Amino acid sequence: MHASQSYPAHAEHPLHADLIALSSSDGAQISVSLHGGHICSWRTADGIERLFLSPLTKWDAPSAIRGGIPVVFPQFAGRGPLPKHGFARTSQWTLIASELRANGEGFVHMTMSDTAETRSQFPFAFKLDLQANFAGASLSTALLVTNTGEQSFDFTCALHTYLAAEVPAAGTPVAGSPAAGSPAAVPSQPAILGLSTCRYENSIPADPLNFDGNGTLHITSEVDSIFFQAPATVELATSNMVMQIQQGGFEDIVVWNPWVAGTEKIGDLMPDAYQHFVCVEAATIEHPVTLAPGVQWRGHQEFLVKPIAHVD
Ligand SMILES: O=P(O)(O)OC[C@H]1O[C@@H](O)[C@H](O)[C@@H](O)[C@@H]1O
Repeated sequence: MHASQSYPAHAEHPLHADLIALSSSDGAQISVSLHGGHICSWRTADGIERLFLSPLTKWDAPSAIRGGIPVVFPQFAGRGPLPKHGFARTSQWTLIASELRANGEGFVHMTMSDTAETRSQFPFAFKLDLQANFAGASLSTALLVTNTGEQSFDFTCALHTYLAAEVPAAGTPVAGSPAAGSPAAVPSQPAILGLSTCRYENSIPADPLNFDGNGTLHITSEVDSIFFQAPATVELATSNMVMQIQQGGFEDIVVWNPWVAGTEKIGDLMPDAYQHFVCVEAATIEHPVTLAPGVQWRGHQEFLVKPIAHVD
């Protein structure tokens, strides 16, 4: 559908004018949207964009922003009666703070509460808070869910993070494959370390996950998998960086790349978009959280980019 369009270099495609941009004292930056309480862009202090954001994003409600860090609440995917991934990502949020802290970090805090519209789908009183701290090569995000009503409720949720990662096109000989030439001449696929011992559910049963003998998951075809009771730390390795990803509060991790056929089915992605991101989502799916009145739940996901020369 969009075959005549080429994918703009990420640094070149303009962010929407309504985004709120803020910087840390060392020059790291994020941009957020109150549509969805959404982190749309994160640049480390070296100026490199670390999140994928589709240039075909529709910025208006009722669409969700395609890329960045969508907030999934109170339902993950189609696992319940609500619209896919719930309503938080398409709701209007309010800015509580957007500031440079005394320690030099940038800090942003957005919130949303139940409305007549959310209560028509999910008849509970709640408050969500999305907070982010960033500086240098790191970003910390936290989702807080507070039960502000008088009845308990259950929810599933995720921070559906689209990490910018160059993925060789389908059919390209990649490092380590028999068709590859000299190692220097061929690209390497993104790989995720740390998930090999997890029980998982693979939504693409015809296409088994590509774990190598060392337990590293290579992104070489469509991946849409939930890893249950995931470890607190995993790593995403690409040809030019290693990103350490930590989480707490969230029990599960989802890895998603729609590859060629999946991308074609998504109207706000260009045909080659699968070559530009891997989603590593901090999620709670298998065991919904039951939140009693007055109680708050907190889940968090943190990212630290390590220069390739400093990989442990
Ligand atoms: O297109 P959406 O609604 O943003 O969902 C994108 C993807 O989100 C992932 O979390 C799911 O595991 C995938 O199955 C889904 O396709």
